[in-house]
Amino acid sequence: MSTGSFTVSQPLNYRGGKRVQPADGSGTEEAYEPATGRVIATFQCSGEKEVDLAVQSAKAAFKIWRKKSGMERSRILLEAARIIRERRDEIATVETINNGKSIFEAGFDIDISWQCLEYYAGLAGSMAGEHVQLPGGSFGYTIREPLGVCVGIGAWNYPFQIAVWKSAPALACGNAMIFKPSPFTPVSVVLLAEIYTEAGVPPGLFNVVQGGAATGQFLCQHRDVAKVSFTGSVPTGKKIMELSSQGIKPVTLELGGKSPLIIFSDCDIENAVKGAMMANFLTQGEVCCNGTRVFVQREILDKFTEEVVKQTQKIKIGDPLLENTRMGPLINRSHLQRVLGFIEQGKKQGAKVLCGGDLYIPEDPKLKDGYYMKPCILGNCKDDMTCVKEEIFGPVMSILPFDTETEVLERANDTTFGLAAGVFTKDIQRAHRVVAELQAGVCYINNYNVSPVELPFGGYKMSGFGRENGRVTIEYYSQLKTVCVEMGDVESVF
Ligand SMILES: NC(=O)C1=CN([C@@H]2O[C@H](COP(=O)(O)OP(=O)(O)OC[C@H]3O[C@@H](n4cnc5c(N)ncnc54)[C@H](O)[C@@H]3O)[C@@H](O)[C@H]2O)C=CC1
Ligand SMILES: NCCCC(=O)O
Repeated sequence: MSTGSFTVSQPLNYRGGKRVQPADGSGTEEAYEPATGRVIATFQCSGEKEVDLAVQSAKAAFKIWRKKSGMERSRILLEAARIIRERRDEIATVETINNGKSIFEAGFDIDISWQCLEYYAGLAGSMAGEHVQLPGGSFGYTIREPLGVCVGIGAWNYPFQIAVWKSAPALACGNAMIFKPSPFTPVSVVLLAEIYTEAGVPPGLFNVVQGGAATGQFLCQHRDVAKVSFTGSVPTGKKIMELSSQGIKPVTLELGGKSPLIIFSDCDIENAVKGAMMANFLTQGEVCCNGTRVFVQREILDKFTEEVVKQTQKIKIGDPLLENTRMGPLINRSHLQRVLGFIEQGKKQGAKVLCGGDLYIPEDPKLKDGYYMKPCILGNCKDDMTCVKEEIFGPVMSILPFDTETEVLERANDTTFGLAAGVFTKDIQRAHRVVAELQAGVCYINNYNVSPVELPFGGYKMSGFGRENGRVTIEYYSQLKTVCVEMGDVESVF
């Protein structure tokens, strides 16, 4: 498949084990190919009736799925992982077309997705409660039970991977899920739904409803929804929490960030440069955990800056479906303008553009309406500049010099966000001392933005709560039932 040729004509909702047109709607949306600016799909946003049909379908499937043993669920999830592995290139291609990230990166996202399914399939068979001995031969035990119908609401930067990070643990625990992707990226999650069906989940166990805020609200407010897991911005996260609180529904919130990356003068500079680029330029910088505030110790500021600028200028921008491209277009025109706006404001506040920061027009005429920009590095930054304080969600790195460990820790933590942080140093004691002080849910030592599915992922402070990945996520998709068994007579106080 080549850029400029893909369109979707099939329905994008998925209910009861097949693609369906929504029963009712609240407006129409268009999805784009960011590389060309072409419309690739037009779809109706699901209304209250469609949301209810999806919930009823999930409830019916949940009755079957919850009765299966962990091993039975495990086999089906492993089969889904196998199909994803087999269809890796096709899914990555769809992801690239609809999101804009390079095909090289999209392939890794799909790898992380099947690995996540394998990981939770592995845990499904070992979920168990405990047995507790009580006086007089009485005893108690606990059972880890699913919650019921869970809702997943996703952002547009990792459409397929976000859907797997939510559904794999949810299904492993015995729940059903209704997923609503971002209206910007509606396409790939339906492939996941088809794969689950092919792998053998009961029809209705994983449903997809398309739409924006209104559809999301219907989902959060539905009385038969037991839990909401959300990935997106802080303002929407607040709304989701508010809506879910009406029904006392637990929520997982994976929100934004403005993470610090601290580079000490005793680091391996080559690795630190690579780390800073990994921390800023994956998926065109549209990554929640990016380390966009790059604190560099003054002794190595010039050397580090010179090298990171040189390497950034070499990033191959262009058609995201070409194997050698490393940066594709941003998600849409308004987001591109927003990112460029941050750079303009940074300049007015005294930041210096060291490279990039302007539009990129590819030579290929079919890409002329795409949303490309050159990755940007800002020097002469100060902590109170807007570009340093706010999440830009684009390829913009801010370099901030520092002198001492105490000073940099205070500055690194001076943010309302707390998703991730990184440190580059060869001093192992310093690395752990610094990490112990960082207020962030995910910390990297001498690397950045790797995502092993075995490790929990999630934020501190306004970056949210709850976790994705890792063993702990089982707790966010299950509940404990305590059973108390009397082996003697009732000793009544009456
Ligand atoms: N911590 C994490 O794991 C991640 C966080 N993000 C954050 O997401 C943001 C970018 O993603 P966007 O899609 O622009 O975020 P967004 O908050 O605008 O939308 C996210 C999702 O929420 C839905 N939504 C919007 N209003 C809603 C409402 N009132 N009720 C229910 N659903 C609603 C949207 O349709 C979309 O599916 C950034 O702030 C980024 O940092 C993105 C990816 C990962
Ligand atoms: N691979 C990390 C994904 C984080 C995010 O969803 O933005």
